[in-house]
Amino acid sequence: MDKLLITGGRPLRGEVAISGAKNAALPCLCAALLTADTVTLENVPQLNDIGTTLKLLRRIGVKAERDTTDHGEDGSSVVLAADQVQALEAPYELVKTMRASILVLGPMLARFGEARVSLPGGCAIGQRPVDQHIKGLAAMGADISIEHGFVVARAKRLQGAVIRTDMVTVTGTENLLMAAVLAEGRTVLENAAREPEVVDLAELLIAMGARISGHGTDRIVVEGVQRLHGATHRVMPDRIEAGTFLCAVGAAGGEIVLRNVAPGSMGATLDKLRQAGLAVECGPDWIRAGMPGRPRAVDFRTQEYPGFATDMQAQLMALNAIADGTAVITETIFENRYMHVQELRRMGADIDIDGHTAVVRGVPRLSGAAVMATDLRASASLVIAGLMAEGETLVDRIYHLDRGYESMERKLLQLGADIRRVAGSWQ
Ligand SMILES: CC(=O)N[C@H]1[C@@H](OP(=O)(O)OP(=O)(O)OC[C@H]2O[C@@H](n3ccc(=O)[nH]c3=O)[C@H](O)[C@@H]2O)O[C@H](CO)[C@@H](O)[C@@H]1O
Ligand SMILES: C=C(OP(=O)(O)O)C(=O)O
Repeated sequence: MDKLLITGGRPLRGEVAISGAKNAALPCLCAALLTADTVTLENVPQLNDIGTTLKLLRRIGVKAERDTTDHGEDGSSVVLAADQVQALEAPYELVKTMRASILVLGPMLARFGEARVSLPGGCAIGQRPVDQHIKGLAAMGADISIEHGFVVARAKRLQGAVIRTDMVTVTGTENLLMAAVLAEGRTVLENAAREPEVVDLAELLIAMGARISGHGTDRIVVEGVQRLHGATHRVMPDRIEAGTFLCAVGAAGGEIVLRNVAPGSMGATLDKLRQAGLAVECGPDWIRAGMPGRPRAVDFRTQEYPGFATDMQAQLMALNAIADGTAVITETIFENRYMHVQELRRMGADIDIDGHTAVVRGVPRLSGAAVMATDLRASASLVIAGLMAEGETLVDRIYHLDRGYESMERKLLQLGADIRRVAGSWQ
């Protein structure tokens, strides 16, 4: 099992290109199931989750190929054609590591009238049921049940419906949106997720001929059509990867420029980092950020978009660990998303947890230690902690990191960090 070895204390300097968004690319890949024509996605990041999704789509019968660069390496475009789908099933071995695999359910059911999808895995940050996906599809007329760990669904043709989810759910909104585009009649999704990744998916679906309005608000209206056609779509930049690099420079010091970013999708993160003392300047697709001194502690609570993203909580907590003052952090989206706290404590952080609230009393410095990554963003927070800690930090179980960050250590090296990947046997 690979680990990351980081020697802390080096400020970050230079430029880095941000990859396409994992959480937008995943639903867009699944949307290719909605048509027999070719769908081309550009700016698709090279991540384990994307690889797993491509495997899953191929198992279903979708042709899915990445382009190659002039140097013979994998490129960032993926061409998909779901013209010979054979197996309307998503098996456990491909679904267990990845939450987003549930996103094949809506499209398969809408286009083929049946689907059998193993209940998904993903980051172990809470219970993460899919009851709202199921409730929504049932409201559209699907006959749907859980059998032997699989969601099994059938429908002649889905019927438009008014669906109000009990809570805001990102993949729930995406699944129901993909089901609604081929349903008969009008579907209204109330309490819909407003996340930019939902908007990105809606833009792809519209390019494929779907009739959607209200995406980006909490009420999405879909007029179902008989069929969709092919399209080419560029996946939005990863706002969480960009935010992670901003937390890294905030914690380690220095000045960096991020290219291929969408600052408009990062309002809450930028606000909090500015409060922490990060000097930030934004252009249409770039961000320049520098940290002149020690960060200031910032309180925050995670919320649905446009609030502060839960996927940024661990990284901003790492920055708060060495900030001047005390920060109160409240996690409102997931019930078990403080797994990084005990590892940060091993590095000298002073953090108490009481239910959904974490109190972080900033210490002047952290000290390097061997730590264990427990989920994707927890891993990123430990890397940030390692960059600013005194001495060596060894982050174990970085397969979590590889699920969602493209070449993180290469990008950090480019910014001057002392970081390298080591094979599992390193002591
Ligand atoms: C692949 C992807 O895009 N993952 C993101 C997506 O996850 P995901 O879509 O799984 O997260 P949701 O928005 O669905 O979850 C929000 C809350 O609703 C609950 N819930 C959700 C659905 C449901 O049927 N029943 C239910 O109870 C969840 O347990 C959670 O407490 O949004 C999360 C919240 O921004 C992010 O942290 C994840 O990175
Ligand atoms: C929680 C995340 O991913 P997933 O929903 O795929 O587990 C994440 O991207 O932070």
